[in-house]
Amino acid sequence: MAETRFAIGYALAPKKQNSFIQDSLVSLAKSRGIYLVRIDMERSLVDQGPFDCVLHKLYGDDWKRQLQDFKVKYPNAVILDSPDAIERLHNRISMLQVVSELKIEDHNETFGIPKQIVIYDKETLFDRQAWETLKFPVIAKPLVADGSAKSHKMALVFNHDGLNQLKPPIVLQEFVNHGGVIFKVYVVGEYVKCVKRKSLPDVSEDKLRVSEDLLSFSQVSNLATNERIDDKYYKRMQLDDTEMPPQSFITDIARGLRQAMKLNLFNFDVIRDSRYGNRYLIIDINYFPGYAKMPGYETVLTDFFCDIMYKKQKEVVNCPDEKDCLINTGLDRRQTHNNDKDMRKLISNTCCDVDEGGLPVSTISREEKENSLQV
Ligand SMILES: Nc1ncnc2c1ncn2[C@@H]1O[C@H](COP(=O)(O)OP(=O)(O)OP(=O)(O)O)[C@@H](O)[C@H]1O
Ligand SMILES: O=P(O)(O)O[C@H]1[C@H](OP(=O)(O)O)[C@@H](OP(=O)(O)O)[C@@H](O)[C@@H](O)[C@@H]1OP(=O)(O)O
Ligand SMILES: [Mg+2]
Ligand SMILES: [Mg+2]
Repeated sequence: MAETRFAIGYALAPKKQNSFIQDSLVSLAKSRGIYLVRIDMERSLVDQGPFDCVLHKLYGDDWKRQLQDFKVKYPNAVILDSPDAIERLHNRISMLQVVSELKIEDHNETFGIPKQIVIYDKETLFDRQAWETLKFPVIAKPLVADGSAKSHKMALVFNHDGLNQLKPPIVLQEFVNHGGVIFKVYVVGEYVKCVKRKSLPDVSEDKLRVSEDLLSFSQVSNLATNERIDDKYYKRMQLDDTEMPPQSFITDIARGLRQAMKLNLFNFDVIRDSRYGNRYLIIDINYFPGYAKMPGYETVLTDFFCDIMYKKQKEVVNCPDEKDCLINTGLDRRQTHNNDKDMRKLISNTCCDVDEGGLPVSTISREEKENSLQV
């Protein structure tokens, strides 16, 4: 059992709580001193805890205000992640804008986003000039990506007649043939994991001519909550032979996105443009995705929580004004601190080390972590 304890409060919708807060995660985290505590949404956040960290995926102004109030009361608690940073992902245009800002040196692969336009009203939908740069088929996606079932409802539109059935505001994105496989890249702090998922099949010119006007679908690449990505899944979906994108290329994009968005917990969907073979397109970015489907999610998430918490602890020991950094939140402090030295040793809510993008960095080795505990 770890000697230092940290309390991480989580505020998640019931479906997310069921999939993410599994016994296997809770017990592994606990064995390493991380206590995952449910935040009661019936009560106000400031009246609960104290927490060293708040982990959340909730929407709305009321929740944002609650986090702000919590931050005022506990200025040094870590909020995973900042609501302002998450907000960018609630709109499918701002979501992908960040991709165009990335600068990555790679001589063999290129990346970008599909051609797309935003349509706010019916009038513009039928104004051919507005979107003459796009070629059929296109995917119509709701502009808002707020986690509602509606925000996942898409349509593959094969011709102009199909447009009649669309309800703006929407994003129209060129459908790019990609061999029916999507790459989902999970990011947890500095950890990056790319997996393959089944996607929409390619649309040939012939199919385009004879198909219906429109095909509706929702979360085609999603898995059932209890499914994990493993060799069995790849076999069943015949994804064994699909080559992965180069790991270093994917890691560079993930790091770039993390820095630019100031987010720790997200995934992004990438497709490989069949016309080129070395061109990759980012089509979707999701905050706090279904991590439980990721291989070894318990270890990855526990490592991440520990890194963030121990890094903060180490910082306070080296912080000349550490007294100003102290707030009474962690479990240990309530239970076991005896003197000033112990207090410093156990402190968690302090000024945390951040990188250029303002993100907590988790660069400490196991040895350093151990040293930081031996004050
Ligand atoms: N531009 C595109 N070209 C080809 N296929 C696409 C494109 N955009 C989306 N798709 C397919 O449609 C699926 C759903 O699109 P998208 O990922 O944008 O929706 P979502 O509802 O936000 O998904 P998620 O469940 O990952 O949040 C993708 O997983 C992929 O299979
Ligand atoms: O349903 P899961 O837990 O797997 O997670 C899905 C998650 O739903 P949840 O957050 O409500 O759970 C979705 O979030 P919203 O857009 O709806 O906010 C979105 O991120 C999907 O991409 C996730 O699936 P994944 O891409 O990881 O397979
Ligand atoms: Mg997606
Ligand atoms: Mg999405």
